[in-house]
Amino acid sequence: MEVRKLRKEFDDVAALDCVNLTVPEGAVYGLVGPNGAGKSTLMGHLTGALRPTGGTVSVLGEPVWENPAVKARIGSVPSDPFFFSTESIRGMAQFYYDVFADFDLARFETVGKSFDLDRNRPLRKFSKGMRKQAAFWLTLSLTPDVLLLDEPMDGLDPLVRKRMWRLVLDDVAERNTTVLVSSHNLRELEGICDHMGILRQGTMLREYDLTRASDGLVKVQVVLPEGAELPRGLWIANQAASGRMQTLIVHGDVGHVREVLSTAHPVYMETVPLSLEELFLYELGGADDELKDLVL
Ligand SMILES: Nc1ncnc2c1ncn2[C@@H]1O[C@H](COP(=O)(O)OP(=O)(O)OP(=O)(O)O)[C@@H](O)[C@H]1O
Repeated sequence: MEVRKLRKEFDDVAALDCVNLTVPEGAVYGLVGPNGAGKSTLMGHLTGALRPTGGTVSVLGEPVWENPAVKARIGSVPSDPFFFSTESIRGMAQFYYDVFADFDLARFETVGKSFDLDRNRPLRKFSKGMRKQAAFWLTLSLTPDVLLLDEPMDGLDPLVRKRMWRLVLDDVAERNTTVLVSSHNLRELEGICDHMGILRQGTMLREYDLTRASDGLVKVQVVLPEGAELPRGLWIANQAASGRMQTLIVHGDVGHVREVLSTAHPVYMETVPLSLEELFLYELGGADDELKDLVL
């Protein structure tokens, strides 16, 4: 998925302004941002439901707007899924089968094993979480190449969340599906996403490739000899101590940080992975209240 300089105006108000987004094939990309940041609007463009005011939106190498061939390869679980009011899961599956060439009945049965839902009951009688699960079931049965998930775990209990993530990640592993998932919850995305973008007030603050060592931030735990002090020459973003063990978050690359610390002859030194929360808090300055609200 590739978005360049996307602008969207609603009634002369810009919901998105100059947004760039790059989601490589087979990636699981987390899109985070506060309420009203523009996440759903961006996703609406990627499904082809919204027409850009300016800029370009491409999926699988082609513009999405008015492009049925590309749209047929996109599966979407919106934050509030739509079903025909009288239909059951079985009825919706029949509708999907009739309308979408790639709806796979065998897959519908296989994926269905992960759901504890009555396929004959009208969907309007389902709870919010059950409707969300039904949307997952039907969408995954479309065998999409691109999966768009707008706050997908909202309203799902922890066990079901785990099962849904398993389904999505299995799909990525087996079919190299490309996934874009929006969420308010960084902890939920931790360990799942390999790319990440922060959207705020209609602009993309920054995109991260989490598969690479965190550009420029290192977390290191170190125990120095009795009475020794931290050497000079470290740009420390955060420092915490538990007994003699110090946990440092330091700007710079791993090699340089370890080299400087080694001059103090540490008794113990280990670099540990940064959590997403730490990465965002320290890389984006740490003093930004809105971002703190977003990640904590
Ligand atoms: N159809 C619309 N008409 C007018 N304004 C809209 C419309 N859809 C969205 N907006 C505005 O665009 C901005 C972005 O909204 P959007 O729903 O994309 O945000 P979001 O990041 O998904 O928020 P949330 O996390 O609360 O779901 C908001 O200011 C919203 O009021």
